[in-house]
Amino acid sequence: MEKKNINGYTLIELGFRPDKWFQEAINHINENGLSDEEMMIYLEQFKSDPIIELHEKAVDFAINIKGENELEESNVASVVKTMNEVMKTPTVIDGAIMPDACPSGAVGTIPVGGVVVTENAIHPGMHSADICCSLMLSDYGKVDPKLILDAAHEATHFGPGGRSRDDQYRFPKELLIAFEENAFLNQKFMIADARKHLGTQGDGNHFLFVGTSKNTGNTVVVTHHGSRAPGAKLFKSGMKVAEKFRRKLSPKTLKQNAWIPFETNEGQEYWKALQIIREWTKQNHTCIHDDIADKLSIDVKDRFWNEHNFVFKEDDKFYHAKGATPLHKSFMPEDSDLRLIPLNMAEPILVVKGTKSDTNLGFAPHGAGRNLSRSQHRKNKGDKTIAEIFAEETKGLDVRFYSNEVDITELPSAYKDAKTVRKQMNEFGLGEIVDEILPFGSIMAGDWQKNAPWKRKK
Ligand SMILES: Nc1nc2c(ncn2[C@@H]2O[C@H](COP(=O)(O)O)[C@@H](O)[C@H]2O)c(=O)[nH]1
Ligand SMILES: [Mn+2]
Repeated sequence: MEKKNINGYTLIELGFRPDKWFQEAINHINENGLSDEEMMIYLEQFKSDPIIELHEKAVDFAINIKGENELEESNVASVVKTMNEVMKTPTVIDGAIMPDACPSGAVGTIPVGGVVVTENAIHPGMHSADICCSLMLSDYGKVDPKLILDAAHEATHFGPGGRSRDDQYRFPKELLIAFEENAFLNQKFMIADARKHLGTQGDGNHFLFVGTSKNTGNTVVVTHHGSRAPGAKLFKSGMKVAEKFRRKLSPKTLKQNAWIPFETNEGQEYWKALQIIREWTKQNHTCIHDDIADKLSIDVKDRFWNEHNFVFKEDDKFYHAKGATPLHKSFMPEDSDLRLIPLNMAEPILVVKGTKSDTNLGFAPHGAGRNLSRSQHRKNKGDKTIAEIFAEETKGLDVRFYSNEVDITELPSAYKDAKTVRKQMNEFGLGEIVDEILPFGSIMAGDWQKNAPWKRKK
């Protein structure tokens, strides 16, 4: 039999992309002396979808933010720059930025306060690593807020890691079954984390806030946290799968904007995993709120919640929100139409309602956003002691740090001016404020690093 002698270049000239199968195919064709016609029939099986190119021009997006001083103007310019790269991603059809937007990661990464709409594609990098970071409010009626804060302090758990075995909340059977039935979540370590992390709030700017409703005078608790280790692990697996598709389908797409096509098995399973993690996160808030009521033998009069890091589906469109509050009813069809927007520990938490427009795309801001990076904020405090800064910024409030170490990067001055955010919400049509939760006090993780066991002198 005549020995053919093709090589990798032959396959590339025929329009194939270099891949793992190349060597095996070259050997098969050469050793069997395939004719040109036979070779083309054999190569049929390796034909792949054509490469999907980036949009030549960034898709337009709505800018619902205005810089009101030099620092804010430079922040807006950086946010617009990064969005312009994100909007070149081939699946993207629309987008928006909110008044609390700030860059997060390399240029071309969706900013915090960003909304990106895609067609038939889920982009794990666009809902952020803290999948389903969310807020829940429970109304306990006319109860002394100090009693609620004390009970909450006993009930909650902040800091890295999870709860010890004797301190865990019950992991609902339905959730366990859902984890076990999902290809992304059915992992021993994932289920172990889902048990241990239930009823935990983590660290950073996650908080438990006690306040009073301006409308009713009732005492309420608002918690802010996400999906903890189970969500972080799902994000990691999602990014890995998306990267496999990116290499095959669209190598010019930035790594952070890789996507999982919704119609594939992986896409269907990832979508289901996101919904299960959402349920887990809701339970993560609920068990703390219920425990507070149990500790005081009181009832919960009202409860609602919303996530601000998630993907919402409408027909074949996927609305990715990284730090944006979903206003649109169909994004959360089974929940109340009230949404929560925190600003900082000394400002009221806003209770908001709203509808979709061409410019808000169904979203509102998710907070005030940071003014400066954490390290810059620390430097700006000059010679003042931590105790002085803390006293100044939390006057009249009962603010506690679970680790007993104040984290000054979480005090009100770390965040943008709340008035500006409220003004821009009004100016850009980003929801209507229907109530405000006036602050009484709050609990946050605090500075865990400061007295971490590995730093303590023996
Ligand atoms: N009421 C409080 N709001 C706070 C506090 N710390 C931060 N924040 C606000 O939350 C948003 C959301 O932050 P993210 O982690 O989800 O991006 C942030 O922009 C602040 O405006 C607090 O202690 N109490
Ligand atoms: Mn959050």
